[in-house]
Amino acid sequence: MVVLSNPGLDQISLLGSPKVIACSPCVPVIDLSKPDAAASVVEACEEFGFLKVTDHGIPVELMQRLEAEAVKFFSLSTVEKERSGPPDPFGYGNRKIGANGDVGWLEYLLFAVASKPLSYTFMDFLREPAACSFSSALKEYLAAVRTLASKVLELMAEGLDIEPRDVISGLVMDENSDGIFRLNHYPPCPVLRGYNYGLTGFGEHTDPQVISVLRSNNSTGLQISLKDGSWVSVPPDEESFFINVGDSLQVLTNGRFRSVKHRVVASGWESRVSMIYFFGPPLAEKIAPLPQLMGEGEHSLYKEFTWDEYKKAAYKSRLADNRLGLFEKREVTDDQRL
Ligand SMILES: C=C1C[C@]23C[C@@]1(O)CC[C@H]2[C@@]12CC[C@H](O)[C@@](C)(C(=O)O1)[C@H]2[C@@H]3C(=O)O
Ligand SMILES: O=C(O)CCC(=O)C(=O)O
Ligand SMILES: [Fe+2]
Repeated sequence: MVVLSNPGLDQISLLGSPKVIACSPCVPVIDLSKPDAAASVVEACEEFGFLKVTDHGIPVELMQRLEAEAVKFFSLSTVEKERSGPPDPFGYGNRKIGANGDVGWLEYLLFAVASKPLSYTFMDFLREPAACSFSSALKEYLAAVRTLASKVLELMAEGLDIEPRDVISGLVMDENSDGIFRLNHYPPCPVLRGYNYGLTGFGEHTDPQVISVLRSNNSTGLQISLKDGSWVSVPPDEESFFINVGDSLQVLTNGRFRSVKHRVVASGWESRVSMIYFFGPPLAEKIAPLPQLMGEGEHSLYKEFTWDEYKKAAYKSRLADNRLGLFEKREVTDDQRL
């Protein structure tokens, strides 16, 4: 049993790092300029629910510009940062994740993103004239990542051989779509150094949306869970993007794509900065398997629900809960029949 003498860490769980295997070839890497990209994207979504994309056309300077603005914000005093908090659900947050008791070794900014015109939750710190460079980097970044997400979602439709090609992208590019953008900062944790343990940065969970597009600095920490339940570390790559299949896409594909369980484990040494754009559909959108994907006689594995209903249920849950479980149709066995 390891006891760390730091009052701030009391409720944050320690994870034994030796159980995790570093496994770079495990993470599928897809070069978007290659002719077989569509098929490879589908294969990765089925097997991992996770992929890394390269040759995406977004300049690394844009990612670094926003990262530098985030670092500038997170370097402000706690009092200044807390002027933009608490996250209810949008704003600045520290340690507490969501409203149901989850905690992690991080601080973050959460923005709601609207499509038309492209805009995001306005926070106190953005009023300062010095925040002008933050706003312009954020707006440019969001616009670029929207184009990338649209491309990846169209490749999915192509790989699945369904028409129209914008059947999935259209849901999250709609003017009423429900986007969220998150900037996470996992500070170094000196008391951990020397222990063979990691600290929970962001506990295990799946993302509720359709897809999430993540970029981080060159720090380790992100881990994904494979089909067999083992955890693997994702080698960092500050020039690429990582795509997570979310719960809604698992349902849209009737379970063919896998909503990936992932987490962040803080090592103690590095400062991790990640930026994630979560693509959700309009609140009133029905989340159900796409008819184009249903084979003859195939039934939906899920009860019918709207994104609004799913989101409300998700926000009442703890991070590690199996949120989709509530919406799965259970097999009715002979003994349960009347
Ligand atoms: C504990 C929670 C945090 C979260 C809302 C929830 O109740 C369950 C889902 C969590 C999650 C995970 C993906 C995204 O980071 C997020 C913004 C989202 O949409 O769902 C977070 C929520 C949050 O941090 O508020
Ligand atoms: O910070 C990261 O790298 C991942 C965080 C995450 O999974 C999330 O914010 O939903
Ligand atoms: Fe996540």
